[in-house]
Formats: sequence, C-alpha cells, structure tokens
Amino acid sequence: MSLLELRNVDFSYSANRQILHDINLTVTAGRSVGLVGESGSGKSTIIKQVLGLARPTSGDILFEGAPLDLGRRSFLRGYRRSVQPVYQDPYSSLDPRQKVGSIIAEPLRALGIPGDRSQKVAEALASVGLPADAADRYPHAFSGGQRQRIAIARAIVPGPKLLLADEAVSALDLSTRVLIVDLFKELAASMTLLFVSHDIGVVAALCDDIMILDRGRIVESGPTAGILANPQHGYTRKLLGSIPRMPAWM
Ligand SMILES: Nc1ncnc2c1ncn2[C@@H]1O[C@H](COP(=O)(O)OP(=O)(O)OP(=O)(O)O)[C@@H](O)[C@H]1O
Repeated sequence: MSLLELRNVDFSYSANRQILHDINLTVTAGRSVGLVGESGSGKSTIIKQVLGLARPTSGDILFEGAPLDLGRRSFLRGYRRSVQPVYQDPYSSLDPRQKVGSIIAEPLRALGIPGDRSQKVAEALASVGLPADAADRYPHAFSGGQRQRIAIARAIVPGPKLLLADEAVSALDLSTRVLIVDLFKELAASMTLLFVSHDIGVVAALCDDIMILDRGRIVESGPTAGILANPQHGYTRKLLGSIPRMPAWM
C-alpha cells in the first residue's frame, strides 16, 4: 500500500522560476525510501510539501490514499502525529533550556496524546539506545550523535507511521554517522522511512528504494539493488561515481 504519494507535483516559490517539475513519488508502507540529490535539487522543498509547510502549485499529495486536507484541524492533528521529521542539526533542533525528557515529550503535549508520558519517553529513549536517566539531563550534556538520538526519540515518541529524515546524519562525523545510520536501519524495521540526503552512499546502505532528484525532477527511481547494479541515468552514475570507498556500509 502506498503510504505517501506525490502526483504530478509542480512547485514555484516565485512566478519566474519553477523549482519542482512533475514530481511523482511513492513511499510504500513498510519500506525505507531514499531521496537523493545534490544541493539545490529541491529535496527540502519536497519535504516542505510533505509537511504541509508549502502547497504544490499543481498536483496532489496523498497520505494513505487520501489527499492532504490541511485546512481541517482534526486531519492536521492526525497527520502531524503520523509524519514526524528529524532534521540535520542536532544542536539547533533541541531547546537548551529544557531537560531531555521534556524535549522528547513535546509532541505528546502538542498533539494531546493521552497516556503515561514518562513511560513513553523512557520507551523512546530505550529505542534510540539512550539510558532512561538521560531524561533528567540537559542537551548540553550530550555529544552530537547522542543529541541526534534525542531528536529521533522525539520524532518516534508519538508513534508515527512515517519518519521523515532530512539530511539527518549529514552533520555528524563519520564514525557517529555509521552508528546513527544503523539506528535508522533498526527503526526502519518497524516503521516507514523517507530518508532525504545528498549522500547516495548513505542512502544505498540504508534504503530499500531510491529516488534520484536532479534539478527538481525525479530522473530515476526503484529498488536500491537494481539502481546500484544498473543505473540508467547519467546523473545517477555521476552520483554513484562520487561515493568515497566505504566498504563497511556497502
Ligand atoms: N524560500 C525560498 N524562496 C525562494 N527560493 C527558494 C527558497 N527555498 C529554496 N529555494 C530555491 O529552491 C531550490 C531548491 O532548494 P532546496 O533547498 O529545496 O534544495 P535542496 O536539495 O534541499 O538543497 P540543500 O541540500 O542545499 O538544502 C534552490 O534553487 C533554492 O535556491
């Protein structure tokens, strides 16, 4: 079943320049899907569309088969719960004045999710490999990789159907990146993942399916193994050619 679908989506920030061109994209429930493109190709713009922060100039976005109804409050609340983002920078994305437990509980408060919040926070911390007592400390006590784990815990605490990772390992050093990619891999076993990155090497290591975005157009998409073995588009070959040797992931 398709969890998320973009159909013929065009988008422009201003009248004289089109950014997204006829984007057709499907994220199948239970799959981990990578969206890869160089800087400026339109990845963040697609994420904004999916999060409802910008609307397509034309075309449709469907979630679980139904068009997004972002004007309806009850739909919006359910949708926010279902689609949770993780961003690139684990320093700016965590409020330094709040304890980690409160940061992770934020979506539970904002979305009015009932139940024992401390229990849910403890479960989320365990899922990302952090101890329960992390909840009582402040973000400054944690490394970049641990902060990204906290950001991931905050994203998974409401039980989303789709985890949306936007360059979520790009700011981390190489050894930490490997560990956080492993964590995403573990999480992807129980939820659907849309992993957006400029780094086709990371996406190839993590994702079942890949979509290649070149200057606002999807030029190639399909199962990762097929794309790696037999890339059809010159731009895909160029991206693959730029992968540094990282045999541990491939
Ligand atoms: N708010 C905006 N107003 C006008 N143009 C914008 C805006 N945001 C992005 N753009 C333009 O849209 C194009 C796509 O940008 P976008 O940020 O989506 O690319 P990206 O693939 O996410 O790149 P990066 O990885 O560098 O963030 C770029 O040419 C960018 O300059």
